[in-house]
Amino acid sequence: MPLSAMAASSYDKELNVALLAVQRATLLTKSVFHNHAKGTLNKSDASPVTIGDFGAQALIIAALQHNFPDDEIVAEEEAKDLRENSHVRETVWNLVQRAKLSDSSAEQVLGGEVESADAMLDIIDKGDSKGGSKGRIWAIDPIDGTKGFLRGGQYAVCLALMVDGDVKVGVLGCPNLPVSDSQPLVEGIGADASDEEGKFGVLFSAVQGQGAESRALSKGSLTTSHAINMKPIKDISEATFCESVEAGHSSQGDAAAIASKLGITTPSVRMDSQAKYGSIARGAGDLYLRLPVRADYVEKIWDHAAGDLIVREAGGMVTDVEGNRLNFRLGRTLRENKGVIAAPREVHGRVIEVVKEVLGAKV
Ligand SMILES: Nc1ncnc2c1ncn2[C@@H]1O[C@H](COP(=O)(O)O)[C@@H](O)[C@H]1OP(=O)(O)O
Ligand SMILES: [Mg+2]
Ligand SMILES: [Mg+2]
Ligand SMILES: [Mg+2]
Repeated sequence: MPLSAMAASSYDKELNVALLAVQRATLLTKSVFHNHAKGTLNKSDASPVTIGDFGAQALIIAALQHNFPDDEIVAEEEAKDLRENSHVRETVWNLVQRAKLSDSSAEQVLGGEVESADAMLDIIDKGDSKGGSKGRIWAIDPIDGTKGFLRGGQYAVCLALMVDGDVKVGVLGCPNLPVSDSQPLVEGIGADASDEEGKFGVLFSAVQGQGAESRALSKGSLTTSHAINMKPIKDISEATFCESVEAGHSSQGDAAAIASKLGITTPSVRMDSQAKYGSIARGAGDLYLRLPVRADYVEKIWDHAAGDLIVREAGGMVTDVEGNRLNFRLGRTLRENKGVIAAPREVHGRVIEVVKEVLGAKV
């Protein structure tokens, strides 16, 4: 490959912008958690959305538009509720104006300020791409695990770049996870993520073919990163697995039956959001089981794109419950996939066998 083509395919700029954009958005979500009524509204599917979700989405899209104006964006939220509710709109607008990285060169990378509250609404609505299998498309979940965010549990600010339907860059900001990869899995705020000395959780990232990394989140420029890898498993019965806190998002009964058939005796660690993908990618846990509760639920691309790449680049395999790779080419949803099974490559096949036995026995 000619040198110029290699440079063009390394995604250095995309990764740098994505990391800084996610870091700035996590700062906004932290300030909402500490200083505000959350401004929680209920969406049409009865799931919650807060001023933090809207503000984080506005900040991330503003940064992407400044740097990559021709790229499409698939984002979870829309501005309709803000257009109809001036009080919530003004609160989000204040947050967006105040959210700044302390390092001016980092801020400069992310681009100019959002001009007005109206411009902010239009920016939020730029996340309405239909997605698909052609071209450059970013997927944003401004707060994944909103219920965890509201409870003071885990949540993640999620951003991924897909090119022709393939995930090339993935970033997860997890403000409540421990900074250190070797801390045990936690459901609540990590002991070393308490915001003292400016430490507040971790940024995971991956670029296709270049491995996965983690680094401490900061309020200014990026901290130094290091490579992460899934933990090698000698005996699957010694694995730890994580699953959703919300029983409505993943069948905890099926997970317990699968774990028992695999000989796993350690209870599951329940945590919200794509923090589960980051946690197994750094070797703090081994398996992530997401087992369908309702036949009619269709997973969204923004809930999985970044985590899928980060786990695969750390040595894992991510599929649905049938063992098929997640298909990000079909639009805003993963309509061909049911559930998610993420595991180290060497044991993934065995886990899928047992998943099929347990789920097959139910029908
Ligand atoms: N019935 C469901 N099954 C699986 N996932 C769901 C379901 N309802 C909502 N979700 C999504 O699960 C994600 C959080 O999952 P976790 O349990 O891993 O924290 C959220 O993005 C949420 O979507 P939404 O943003 O629409 O609420
Ligand atoms: Mg989500
Ligand atoms: Mg969300
Ligand atoms: Mg949501």
